Amino acid sequence: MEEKECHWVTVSVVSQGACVWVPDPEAVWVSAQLLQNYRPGDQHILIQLTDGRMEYPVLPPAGLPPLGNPDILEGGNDLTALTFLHEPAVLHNLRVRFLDYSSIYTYCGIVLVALNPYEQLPIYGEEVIDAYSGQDMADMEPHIFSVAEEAYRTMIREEKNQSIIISGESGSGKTVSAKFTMRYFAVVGGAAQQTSVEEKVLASNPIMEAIGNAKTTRNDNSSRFGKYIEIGFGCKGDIIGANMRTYLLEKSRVVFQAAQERNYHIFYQLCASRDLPELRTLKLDSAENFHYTNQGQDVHIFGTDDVVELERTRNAFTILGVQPDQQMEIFRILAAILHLGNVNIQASGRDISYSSYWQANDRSLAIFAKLLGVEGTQMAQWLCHRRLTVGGEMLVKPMAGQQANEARDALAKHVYEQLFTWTVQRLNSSLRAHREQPKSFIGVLDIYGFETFDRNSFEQFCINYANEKLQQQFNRHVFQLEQEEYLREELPWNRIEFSDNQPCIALIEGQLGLLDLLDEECRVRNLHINWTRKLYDQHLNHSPHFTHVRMSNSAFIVVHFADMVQYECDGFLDKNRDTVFEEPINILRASQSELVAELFQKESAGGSLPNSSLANGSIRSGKRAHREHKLTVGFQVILFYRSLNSVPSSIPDSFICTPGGHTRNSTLVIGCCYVVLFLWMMCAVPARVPFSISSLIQSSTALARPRSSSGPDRLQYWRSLEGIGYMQQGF
Ligand SMILES: Nc1ncnc2c1ncn2[C@@H]1O[C@H](COP(=O)(O)OP(=O)(O)OP(=O)(O)O)[C@@H](O)[C@H]1O
Repeated sequence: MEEKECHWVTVSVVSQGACVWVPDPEAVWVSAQLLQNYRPGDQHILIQLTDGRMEYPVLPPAGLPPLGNPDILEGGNDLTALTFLHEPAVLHNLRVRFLDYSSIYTYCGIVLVALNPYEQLPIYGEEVIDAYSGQDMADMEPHIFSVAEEAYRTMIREEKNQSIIISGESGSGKTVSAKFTMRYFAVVGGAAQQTSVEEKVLASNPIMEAIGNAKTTRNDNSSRFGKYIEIGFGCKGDIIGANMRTYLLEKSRVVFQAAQERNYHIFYQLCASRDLPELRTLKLDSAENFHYTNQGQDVHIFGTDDVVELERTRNAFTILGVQPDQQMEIFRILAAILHLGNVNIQASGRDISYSSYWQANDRSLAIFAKLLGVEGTQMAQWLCHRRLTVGGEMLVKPMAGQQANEARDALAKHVYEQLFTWTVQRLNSSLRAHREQPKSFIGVLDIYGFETFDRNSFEQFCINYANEKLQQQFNRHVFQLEQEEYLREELPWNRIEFSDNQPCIALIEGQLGLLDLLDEECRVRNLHINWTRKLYDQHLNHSPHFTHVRMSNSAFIVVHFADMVQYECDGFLDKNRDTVFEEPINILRASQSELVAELFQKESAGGSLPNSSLANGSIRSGKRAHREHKLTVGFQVILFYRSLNSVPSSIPDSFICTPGGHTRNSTLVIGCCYVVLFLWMMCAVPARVPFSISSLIQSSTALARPRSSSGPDRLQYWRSLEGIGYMQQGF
């Protein structure tokens, strides 16, 4: 090569024999050699693939294919050290590290890339924690412990709070990484023997997984909620407490699971342990015999013993101070939900769309009522009827069969959600620092990963919207704020443009955006077909992130930062309205069970509100309308993500929570899938991986920060920039 700094813009000549990467439908990228010199303006290139095939007699429209890196750089532990940084270079380097060096971790500047090995590796023992403790990140091989150590040391040294953001698609290993960081803090921030605080912090994991994780087709232990845990440290750097925030539990799973998927683990743990003497009063059966646990048609997880898992969950509850009698109260409510799902509500009368009934001797209903300490017939009455206010008068109206079944499911979801919220609060009260106020904290964000299934609904929409917001935070901090600071510091600087996903976010949350139109339809006619039509009228050919589905008028596609996802409109409106009728809730509020009554008392005092049966208003027209509108799930989601932008005073310097703050103290972890699977997925879904790789590559630019206009930092920085120039324009 005649010019050393070679990317497709400045390349003058590339010599015969140089290595390039060419796209391949099977292997995604294969390496090849130039068989002749290349000069700018050449219309033809001739290359030979490593398997001997000849290709590319004509220059591809995007220019010369990406250049290969010198062999000497292969397998390096920091991607920013590569001469050419582009998608094939990143994938190749990760692959070499994984296969030749058995290393799942690689740095990309301050970002740690983790590949999921899908097997237990002997790299997380206490001796490894000891080896990383007190060491500088630059002196150690990339590791999740090194990221945790960096956060810990910076917190102590600079007396500033830290955050670790873990992102990646579903199944990539975020929760496992989060648990390793927590274990690291428990060891370095604890006494020689684990004290009760560290033990409690770790014990919160099995409980949250039992009630918030489930088997999906992507991951046997998929988190169906987002979690942000702040671990509080005292003056001596020891853990003195913790606090957890959870986001948007996927509660539809309580009443419905797709094929091969499961409900929340805790239900299967209880069913599998039903013969334990203390659990007999729950009158449980095999999970196959409950409607709410058997819709996926596969109640087992290979390699998981649900009896053993319940034991772990109960031990964890005990460590967190939830005594066996209170645990039993929790289990009673969970069992009651399963029995509620088996209550047989049938359509009745000449016109089946008119009313519904239940059998007087319905065993499931009797057990449900008994377990929750309520009166069975009263509950049954309000499962099949609803109260209406017409002209100031109260009327009781029978519900049609389908409506009554939906109301039953809504009640089940709501009870579960209340119990989940209560459990988080209960754990938080146990994790709270009692000795002293934390001096500083490290936050660990483990949010559900971007996902796309064969059929995607409102849940995937909300999850992917959350990931769009997270991606935006990443862009904002790594590119925008970082570059603004360079300008402030008057460093010589050519601005890097980055893919801003704000247009996609505006499509979702903006005025007349997808959620706004969804709320409007919920208020006006409540027909999903209307909503779809409005979406198409408003956004097709106007937003590049919205596109139509061929041969369907009840689905749409959103072009997300990570992938194009097709959403089926059916079900969006109901899930967004999230209607729960008030009468069954009033009965639960008067329950003889202390815990059941408590769950619903809080709600009446303004806690987590379901959408009331009367809710039907408009966001822009008055107080009443506003009150009702905010109850839709979509609106709550928007409010919630907006709230993330407004907590800088409570959580300074935390990446996710203080977009207005500065990120130098933030540490980023990006989880990716095991490399072979990664490559396979690229073939299957070409749009998905390249972007996440591109965002990773882009991020490396701002990470090698130009502290001065000369010196190694600067050289490395320019090198990575050139890689970006290549990548952005070449693909
Ligand atoms: N470092 C690791 N070592 C061994 N196995 C791992 C590692 N990371 C992940 N795994 C395996 O991958 C599975 C999925 O990981 P995990 O549940 O952390 O994914 P996730 O990114 O949190 O997914 P989701 O977004 O669906 O919650 C784990 O159950 C475990 O089997």
